[in-house]
Amino acid sequence: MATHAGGLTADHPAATVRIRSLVRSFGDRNVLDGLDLDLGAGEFVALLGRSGSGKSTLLRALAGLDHDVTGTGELGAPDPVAVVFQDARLLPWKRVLDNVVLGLDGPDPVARGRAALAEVGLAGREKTWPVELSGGEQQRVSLARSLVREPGLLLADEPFGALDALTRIRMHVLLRRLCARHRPAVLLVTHDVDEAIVLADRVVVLAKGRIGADIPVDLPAPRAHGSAAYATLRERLLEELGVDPTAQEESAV
Ligand SMILES: Nc1ncnc2c1ncn2[C@@H]1O[C@H](COP(=O)(O)OP(=O)(O)OP(=O)(O)O)[C@@H](O)[C@H]1O
Repeated sequence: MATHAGGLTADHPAATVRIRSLVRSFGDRNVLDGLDLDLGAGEFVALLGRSGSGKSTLLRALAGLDHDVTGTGELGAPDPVAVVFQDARLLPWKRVLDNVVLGLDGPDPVARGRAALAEVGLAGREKTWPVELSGGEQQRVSLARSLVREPGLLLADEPFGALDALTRIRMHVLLRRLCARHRPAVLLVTHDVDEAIVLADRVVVLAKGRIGADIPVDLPAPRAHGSAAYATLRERLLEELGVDPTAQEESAV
């Protein structure tokens, strides 16, 4: 099993996601090869790994979207699971509010949809068409569409990868606030070591089809880039990713 330097243990009663011996193969190649991972209820976990290491494959398995892949293993996830991708994937022929409430069960979906849009800072934009929104605004709609369903697990596959640096910082603040309020477990795939440190309670690194490192982020908020503890953790994560932190300035891998 994956080792946890702190916090959750493999059979922690509060684990809401429980993955054991997960194998996912394309042809005769095992992309995931006996992977174990737990997420606690409300826990925010960032998933790092080199390109092609299988991060999206793991997310798709958790989302139940891996129909083109063979596999074995135990995969327990709460219901419902929500997914946010790098592109917002809004239906262009539906207005913003209609995108948020599409297929939404339960009482008063329109009121809940409006409240969700207000939460992401888009009150008053309910009747707007997706094409009239910026990339950051479209991602806000995508977050509203996910969180209005009160998911037990939010899967995010590089959700801010296509946004400019300032918008990304604003989205980090928003996502932290939304997660503190709704408390889903979160598995966030990112290439950005700083994004992982700023957002996550725990960072896991995928290597050779398994969780190769599992590191709690014990830094006080707000997580300042300048602190010694931040720099040490950043260096450790870059090492886990096989990047020499002294050789280059970029944190994206
Ligand atoms: N549908 C598919 N058919 C065949 N091989 C696939 C398929 N999807 C993914 N793979 C392979 O599985 C491996 C893992 O892919 P995956 O997209 O999960 O990696 P990743 O870590 O998310 O990569 P990146 O960071 O570049 O997005 C890659 O080698 C990829 O080529």
